[in-house]
Amino acid sequence: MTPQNLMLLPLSTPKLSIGCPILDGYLGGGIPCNSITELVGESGSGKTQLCLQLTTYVHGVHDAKQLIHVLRDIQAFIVIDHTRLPVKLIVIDSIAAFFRSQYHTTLVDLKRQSKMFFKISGTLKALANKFVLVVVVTNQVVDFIGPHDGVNAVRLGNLECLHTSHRRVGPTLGLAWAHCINSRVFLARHQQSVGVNSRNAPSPTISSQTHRTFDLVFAPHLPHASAEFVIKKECVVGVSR
Ligand SMILES: Nc1ncnc2c1ncn2[C@@H]1O[C@H](COP(=O)(O)OP(=O)(O)OP(=O)(O)O)[C@@H](O)[C@H]1O
Repeated sequence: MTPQNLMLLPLSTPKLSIGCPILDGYLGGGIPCNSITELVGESGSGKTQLCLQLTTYVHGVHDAKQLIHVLRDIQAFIVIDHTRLPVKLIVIDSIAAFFRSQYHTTLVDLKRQSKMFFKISGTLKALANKFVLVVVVTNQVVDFIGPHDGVNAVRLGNLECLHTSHRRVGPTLGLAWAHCINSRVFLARHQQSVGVNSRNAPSPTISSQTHRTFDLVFAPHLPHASAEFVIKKECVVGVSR
C-alpha cells in the first residue's frame, strides 16, 4: 500500500447506527465495522434489547464448538451469496454462556478456553475485515468479592471499576477475552427509590425506578463516554443531558 493508495481509501471506518442519535454520538457515529464490539452487563441490563435493535435474524447456537461451525457456514454464505444477500452484522448473544457451563478452572481447562477465545475472535476479526462487517458480542459480569486490591484491582480501559445494582463487578471471561475484543461498552442498572405524590394518598408513596447507564470502557478510536439510557416498549434510547 503506497501513501497515494491510502489517500483513496474512505476517511473513516463505516459505522452501524445503534438506532438512537444520542447513543450513536457517544460511539462516534455508531458501531464500527472491521472490529469486535462487546456489550457487557448484568442480567437485565439491556444487552439483548440493544442487539435486537440492531438485527432482525436470529440463529440458535448451543456451545463454542458449534459456534466455530456456524462461523464457517457464515463465511461460506457470505463468500457464495454475498451478491444476493449481503451480511453486514454478526451478533453473538452471549459469548459468556458457552464457557461458563462447559469449562472448569484447572490450568488445562483455562489454556483450552483461551485457545478457543482466540480462535473465535480470530475468525470473527478475519470475517469483519474481509467483508467489512460489524461484530457485536455480549458478555455477562461476575461479582468482585473481597478487598479492592490484588486481582480485584485489575484495571481495564477507562474505568477503574464497574458498578451495577450497587455491586462491584467485572466482565466474565477475564483478561484473555478482554484482549480478543476491540471495544467494550458497559451497561449498568441501578434501582432507585423515589417518592411519588398522589392526590388520594396523605403522604408520598415510595416506588422503585431503574436508572440505566451506558459507559464506553475502551475503544481504539474514542475516549471514555458515559450516558443514561432507557428501554422503552418500542426502542432503546439515550437520555440527552
Ligand atoms: N417493552 C419494554 N419496556 C420497558 N422495558 C423493557 C421492555 N422490554 C424489556 N425491558 C427491560 O429490559 C430488560 C431486559 O433486558 P435484556 O433482556 O436486554 O437484558 P440482558 O442484559 O440481555 O440480560 P441477560 O444477560 O439475562 O440476557 C428487562 O429487565 C426490562 O426491564
